[in-house]
Amino acid sequence: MSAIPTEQTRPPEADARDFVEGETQRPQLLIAVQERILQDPILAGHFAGLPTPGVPLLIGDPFNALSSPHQLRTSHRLVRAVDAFGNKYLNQYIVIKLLGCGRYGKVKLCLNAFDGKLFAVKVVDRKRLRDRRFLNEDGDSIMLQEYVHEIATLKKLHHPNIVALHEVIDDVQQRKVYLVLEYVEGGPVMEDNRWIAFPEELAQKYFRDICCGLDYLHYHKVLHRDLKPENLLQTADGRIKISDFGVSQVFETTDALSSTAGTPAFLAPEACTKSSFEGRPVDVWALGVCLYVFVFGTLPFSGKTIPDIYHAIQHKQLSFHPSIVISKELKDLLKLILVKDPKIRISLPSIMEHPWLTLFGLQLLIPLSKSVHGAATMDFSKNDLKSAHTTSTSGLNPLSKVGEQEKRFQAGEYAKGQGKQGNKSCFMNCSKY
Ligand SMILES: Nc1ncnc2c1ncn2[C@@H]1O[C@H](COP(=O)(O)OP(=O)(O)OP(=O)(O)O)[C@@H](O)[C@H]1O
Repeated sequence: MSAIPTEQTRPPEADARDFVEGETQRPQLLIAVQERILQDPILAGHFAGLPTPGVPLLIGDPFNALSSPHQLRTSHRLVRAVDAFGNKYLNQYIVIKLLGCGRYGKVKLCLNAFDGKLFAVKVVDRKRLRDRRFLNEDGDSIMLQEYVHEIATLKKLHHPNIVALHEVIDDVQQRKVYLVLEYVEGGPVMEDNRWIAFPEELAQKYFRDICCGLDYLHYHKVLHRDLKPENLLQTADGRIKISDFGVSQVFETTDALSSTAGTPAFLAPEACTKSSFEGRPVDVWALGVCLYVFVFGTLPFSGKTIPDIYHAIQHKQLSFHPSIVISKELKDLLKLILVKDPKIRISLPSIMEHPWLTLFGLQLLIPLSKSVHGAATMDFSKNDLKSAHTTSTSGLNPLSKVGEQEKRFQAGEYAKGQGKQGNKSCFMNCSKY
């Protein structure tokens, strides 16, 4: 352990830098973190089941069987702590740095002290959910049955082109929800307002990934509802993962929607009006807008105000930038996707069979609905629903304020809400503007 700088010589900020910069150093630093937890009697008290101080910890080993990462995901304990060195903990997650801010809150890079893996933790203010179905009339935060079902669904989604939701921590007292997400190193494939057109070949590679991810979502009856380049994250090896299910909607028997969500410029024509519409074609339209932005670096339909944007989406004819030359197959695909009438708009399975995507049949993409093997359908046990999220009934308290006494957290329970029940549920279903 001599290679690890001591706590006295290493300021807390240096920890954060080491974690993100030195992939190879991470195992060593993780040992340091684990040692630090062990050495700190207050902190250690919050991590029940820690091995005896002094026992060396192996990288990747959970602290013990009781606190294996799997079981932690389903635990009902919540501890927020700050150690003597200023490192902030949220349960076993050590906050490293801010990754970015979205409409619903901040996204922080965190290190899971148990397995050394990095996660992106999205902190959502539950006030944002007011007016929705997840708060009762007194404004109390409660987890409705349908919301819990939705979280359970999202947690079961595992696909190489989908950002996995690892854990949901519900902090009732502080009115915050923490979404522990898979960390995608490359960040958004295109940054907000900094769109630079990709070469067609690269756009094609990205688009294939996005189609596979969206096909998987739709197959599992999940609508994204906010597809845009900022929600398409890039892995270190150049793959694309769809993120931000902030407005996703799980649909049971029909995918009809009656509320608009997402970002105006990516809204389908039918979603610009208030009437009800089908969800899958709306995602397909947004997919087409993303593809257009990938190859032209601009929106197909834009305007100075939101009504202008809506007007352009509904009435303006699709046109292609004269300065950027694209293949006629790509033009054909864009024309098939960006069709105003959702009834005649191309479907996602047909997009996946379009010659531009398959390179004229050389690289087939098989939609899950047509695959011989299909994909496992989702079944939910009672336990899946019960353990959908980690709840605190006592709130998160900085350890420094907790004192010597070990704070006890009761097993969380989600309250069955009295609110509107139905076979559809929205997960933070809010319009952007
Ligand atoms: N899983 C992740 N891995 C890495 N970085 C992420 C991840 N999720 C989000 N980020 C970063 O955090 C920023 C904010 O993300 P967030 O999802 O809150 O907002 P957004 O998608 O940019 O906008 P909005 O939610 O308002 O539509 C992103 O731009 C991205 O840089």
